[in-house]
Amino acid sequence: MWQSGYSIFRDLGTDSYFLCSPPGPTLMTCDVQLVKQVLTRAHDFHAPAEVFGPHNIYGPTLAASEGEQWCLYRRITTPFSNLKMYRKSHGNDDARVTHVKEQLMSKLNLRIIAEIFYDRELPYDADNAMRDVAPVGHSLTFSEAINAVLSNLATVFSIPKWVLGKSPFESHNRAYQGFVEWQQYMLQMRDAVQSRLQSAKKKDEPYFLESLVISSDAASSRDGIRPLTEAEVLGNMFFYVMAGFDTTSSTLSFIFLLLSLHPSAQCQLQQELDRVLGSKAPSACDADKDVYELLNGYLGAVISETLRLYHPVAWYARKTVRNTTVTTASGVTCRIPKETIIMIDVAAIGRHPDYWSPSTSPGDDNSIKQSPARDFNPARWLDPTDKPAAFPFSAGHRMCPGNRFAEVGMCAILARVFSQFSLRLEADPVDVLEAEGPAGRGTAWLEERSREHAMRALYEGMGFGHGIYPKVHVPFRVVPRGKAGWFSLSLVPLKSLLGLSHFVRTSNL
Ligand code: HEM
Repeated sequence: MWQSGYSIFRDLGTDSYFLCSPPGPTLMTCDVQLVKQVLTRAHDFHAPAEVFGPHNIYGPTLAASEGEQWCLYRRITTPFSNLKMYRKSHGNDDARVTHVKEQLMSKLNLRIIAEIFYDRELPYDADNAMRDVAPVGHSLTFSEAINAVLSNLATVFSIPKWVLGKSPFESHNRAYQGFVEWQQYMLQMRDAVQSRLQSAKKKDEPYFLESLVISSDAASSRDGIRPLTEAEVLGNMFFYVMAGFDTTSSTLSFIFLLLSLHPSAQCQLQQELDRVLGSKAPSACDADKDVYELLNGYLGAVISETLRLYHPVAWYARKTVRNTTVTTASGVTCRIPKETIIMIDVAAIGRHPDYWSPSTSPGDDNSIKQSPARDFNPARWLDPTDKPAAFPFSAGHRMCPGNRFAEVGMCAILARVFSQFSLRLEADPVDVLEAEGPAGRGTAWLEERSREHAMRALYEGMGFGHGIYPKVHVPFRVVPRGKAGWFSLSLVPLKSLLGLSHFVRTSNL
């Protein structure tokens, strides 16, 4: 769906169409008026449990539930505003190019989620931040275990565990090992919180995992609310990591790549950071005022524009619980039969020509013209006359409960990185030889080659798991601000970026 964007709708000449298939009718839509009704009419449209069922590998989850069960999970899990303040300083004298999604953003995000949701500080080796060592009793690290589960979710869901464990296939063993190890990590975190809660005084405002653990204890659960089972605690622990970790790390990876590709947008972001933060140290930033101002200014626009073009989820779904009608953007009333799955095509909404003006930047071949990276223009979000249509975090009662958490976390990381560093695309060594060799094609040619490579990778090089992520390697350099000359840069320590999770100071979301 992401790859085709709006093109199927354009070819069919409609913003909604039905697919009739053996499992039942499916309505595909990018009509924002219709989508608004679907998301906000909770009595007519439910979340389809069958679509989200594969998430229930450890037990029932918020996403795959409806009605009373969903209300219970949502009430217990969403007041996770009790975020802790934490910061540290790290050295910075290493140099390397690394894979932005797999090695950098996912580790960075996992650190944030582990610390804020589970009160678990992941080991950090200042001398070798990219290397993880599994703790005693584990053969996989925290990060390897969750990644092994997430990248094999369909396998873990569809094949019985006893078959997986004995299977001759390496991929099955890996999936099984990830499943078992991640369960052990979750049980250890739960047990640690359980014993701490038993010895400590009752807290007024429990954080996420404490809230789940308290709700599973029959003695401390409140009147009329049944205690959660162990499977429900583990199911929801797993789902929150899954929902928060992959989405935010993919979005940040895309932001880094898009800003490397668009130096003028990067420059505008840095000017905005200078204006709002001035010479303040990160630890002196005001979590209310500064974060609010940044999210409502150019930095927020960078996040929104990235989610418009590279939304990590690409689609979400609802199901009609009864025969119902909706009105389309063109004013036509349509009947939707009971039990219809409605696929909300976020990728097509983000590239709908009626809502967004296309880029005027040139593209010299077809695949580059297709790349949404060409249309990256955060400034469109600052135009008060333009009211863009977008539901990056959904809307209505099932709206993403992690939206503020994700925005504030991304804001902290972007502010910390871009107030001190700039990102530059890294040229392919073969192109460097050609630029500097007898043909002497020069720096401008080299610059354009790197842009083309990145632009193509940001269309053709997409990976698809639970959502989209940049799969093809697009190398960039991180250089101290003010010292950057294009392609004549010193490499800066990506390990120092790993310490950025410590900038999150969001006690008052
Ligand atoms: C860029 C980051 C994120 C994006 C784009 C995003 C987007 C979404 C979307 C589109 C949905 C589907 C809502 C629906 O079906 O209507 C969703 C659901 C959900 N998200 Fe997020 N999300 C992000 C980050 C997070 C984070 C950081 C967390 C928690 C730590 C989180 C937790 C959840 C949960 C628990 C649900 C299920 C809600 C329910 O079914 O009631 N998300 N998210």
